[in-house]
Amino acid sequence: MAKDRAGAAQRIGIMGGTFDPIHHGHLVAASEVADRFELDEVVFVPTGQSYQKQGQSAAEDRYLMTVIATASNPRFSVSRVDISRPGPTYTRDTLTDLREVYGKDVEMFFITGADALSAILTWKDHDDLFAMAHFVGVTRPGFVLSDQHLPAHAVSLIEVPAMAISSTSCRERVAGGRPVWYLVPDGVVQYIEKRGLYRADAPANGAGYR
Ligand SMILES: Nc1ncnc2c1ncn2[C@@H]1O[C@H](COP(=O)(O)OP(=O)(O)OP(=O)(O)O)[C@@H](O)[C@H]1O
Ligand SMILES: O=C(O)c1ccc[n+]([C@@H]2O[C@H](COP(=O)([O-])O)[C@@H](O)[C@H]2O)c1
Repeated sequence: MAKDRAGAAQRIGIMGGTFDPIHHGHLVAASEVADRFELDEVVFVPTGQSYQKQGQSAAEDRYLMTVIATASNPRFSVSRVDISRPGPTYTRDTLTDLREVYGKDVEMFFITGADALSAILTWKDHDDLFAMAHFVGVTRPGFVLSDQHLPAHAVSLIEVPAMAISSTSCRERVAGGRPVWYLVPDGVVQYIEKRGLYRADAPANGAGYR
């Protein structure tokens, strides 16, 4: 299909996540959605505080790993909107802040894995979200991708290459002294090692950034 969108509104993908650490499942999902929806840019947005998760590494470590992982792709960028905002991270605020940054004319596509999509009715002000952006749900091994609980036409569902990788399994591997090579980008492997993240014997996960 020809991808000549000259004169059309800019299309921005938003890939929100805790990214603790960012892995190839996130990157493949973003790349696939960018291709399918002809996105001009995908903005990765590390959370400030993922209030539905137990503990997480310092935001600055998660932000820097996201920058390292996306640096080689000219269409990928990273936003600090969520880590700059105090308190728990709500997608309602993420979309409001990015609308401010990118302007009223851009089309925004919020990318979620099947697990996140299935939990969306637990998100703050979820009724408002579907008017703020188009949601794109992507397949993820081990989870059922469905929009049956969501308003009609609110979400597009797409299949992406299966990447059976989670941040949890990456953290567990590092803690157990096993490799994460090829599960996360090389620079992220090196960053994890340099900062001593996820190690079972680490006194404070990523000390130096709080
Ligand atoms: N392997 C994957 N395939 C497709 N989507 C994914 C994959 N991993 C994560 N995602 C999606 O990326 C977004 C951010 O995910 P997150 O940073 O929480 O990673 P995670 O691997 O689910 O982390 P954790 O294991 O710590 O819960 C969510 O929408 C999630 O559904
Ligand atoms: O808005 C909410 O209440 C909400 C609750 C849970 C998760 N989210 C968003 O969903 C995205 C993925 O989150 P997570 O926890 O799976 O890393 C990220 O952008 C979060 O800010 C949003």
